[in-house]
Amino acid sequence: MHRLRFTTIVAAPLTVAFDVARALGRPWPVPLEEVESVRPVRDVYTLGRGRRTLTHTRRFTATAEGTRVDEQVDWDTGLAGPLGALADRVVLRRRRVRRAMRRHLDGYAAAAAQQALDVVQVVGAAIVRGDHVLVAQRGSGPLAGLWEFPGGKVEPGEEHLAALVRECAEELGITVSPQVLLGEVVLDGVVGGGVPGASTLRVWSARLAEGEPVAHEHRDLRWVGAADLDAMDWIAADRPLLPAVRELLGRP
Ligand SMILES: Nc1nc2c([nH]c(=O)n2[C@H]2C[C@H](O)[C@@H](COP(=O)(O)OP(=O)(O)OP(=O)(O)O)O2)c(=O)[nH]1
Repeated sequence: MHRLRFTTIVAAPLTVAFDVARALGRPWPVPLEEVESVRPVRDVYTLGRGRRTLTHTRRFTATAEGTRVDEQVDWDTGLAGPLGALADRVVLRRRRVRRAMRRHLDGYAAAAAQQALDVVQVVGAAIVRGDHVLVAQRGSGPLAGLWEFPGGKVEPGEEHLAALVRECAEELGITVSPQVLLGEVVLDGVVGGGVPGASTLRVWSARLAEGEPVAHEHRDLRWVGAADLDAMDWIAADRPLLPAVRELLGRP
């Protein structure tokens, strides 16, 4: 069995990184069979013919820089024979596999970044003070009454963190200083007229740099401790982010 690993950082949300990867397929001359597909975090494809096998695994992870795509290619030529001949073949195939993947990944990263421009992206801030985090209750629209992280849609051409600082200033009248990415979740349905199921929410921890939050757009604001997070009536999409927020508050 031979193995190669590849890592690519894609300037796109998880959903786009995943969907474009699937649309482009893989750089192998034969179609592979799907073994597993968990949108937007993982998929596995394989080809098994006689003693020859090829398995291609992809993992998609949200990072501060974008989506990290970790790929692993395992293959077995199934060739027995003299050791020298086998070694030659392995070297040859290894080079060929690496070259094919590199070409494929360059095109993939560019295609995903391009596609991301057409997807509405949302950023949120988990603003921490001491052992409490600020949560906000939506005042209008279909999600009115539910709790969320302050934030909003990234404008075309805007940096994510700039959008976060702008939204907090508009919604709360404060200046925040973003810290680390806590996670990214898929938003169901249509966000801002965009493609259904394509938008994601990326939540960053943040410090309050200036001002005292005032609810300019929300119905209510609350500073909440780790023990009370679960009981809030959250927008459903936000719940997977709560463990990371609890950890941030120092009480996992
Ligand atoms: N800000 C925020 N939005 C969230 C969260 N969870 C979640 O599903 N959303 C959704 C609700 C909305 O469909 C979308 C954010 O849109 P928004 O209406 O707050 O954005 P915005 O401030 O840019 O609003 P607007 O200019 O379009 O009025 O993301 C969350 O925790 N924070």
